[in-house]
Amino acid sequence: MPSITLAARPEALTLDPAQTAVIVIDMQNAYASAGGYVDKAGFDISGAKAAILGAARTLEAARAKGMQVVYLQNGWDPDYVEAGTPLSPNWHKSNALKTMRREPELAGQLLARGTWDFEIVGELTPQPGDLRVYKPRYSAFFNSQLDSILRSRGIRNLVFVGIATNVCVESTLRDGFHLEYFGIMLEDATHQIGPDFIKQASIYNIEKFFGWVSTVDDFVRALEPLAAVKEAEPCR
Ligand SMILES: C/C(=C/NC(N)=O)C(=O)O
Repeated sequence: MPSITLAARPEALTLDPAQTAVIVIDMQNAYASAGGYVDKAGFDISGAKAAILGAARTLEAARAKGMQVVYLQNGWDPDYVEAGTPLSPNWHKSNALKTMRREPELAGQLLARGTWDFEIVGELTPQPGDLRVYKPRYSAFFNSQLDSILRSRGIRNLVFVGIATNVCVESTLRDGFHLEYFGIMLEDATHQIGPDFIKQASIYNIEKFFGWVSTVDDFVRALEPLAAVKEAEPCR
């Protein structure tokens, strides 16, 4: 498959589509739907809709050209064993766990596998050939199979969409950098948790130190010259 050139900041990148995956970070009801964990915890999710639309365009273009799509889902088992105990910083910092402690009637409903909160939003339902990986912490590279799944497919370049720009997207892109992956964030297919300045801070960090920043339009445009692939081959 011929290489593609993706307009990006601080400079354009030449990528082999076969060595590139779209990484969809935590596009779950918890993060992107009214009534989900982030909404219940009191954060503004009004920018999530635009991120969903941007991600949908990205995924459509990627799948049409046979590019691997990997969905990450953040959360824990229904008994919250994986969430940790008071000996884990996660127990203290997770706003989902804090919200459930503050509002005990929500116990068991936030970010637990098997709940509506944990599910991927309807607009981005995974398709045959996509991969799904569970993650119990902000970085998708910790306590997950992500690294081996990517390595065993020869994937070197990670195109990020999802929520939140400043937490799980940035954490995963940073860890990917340290594992020798090239990380590109499509800024308009992500949404932050917190004020807009924190998204701008992530963009600055990624552009200057950890990777590259591009847009959905530029990604779609970069893939256009490639011939369509009939059907993505299912990997498992
Ligand atoms: C704060 C937070 C961020 N998650 C994410 N997907 O960026 C959380 O999970 O509590």
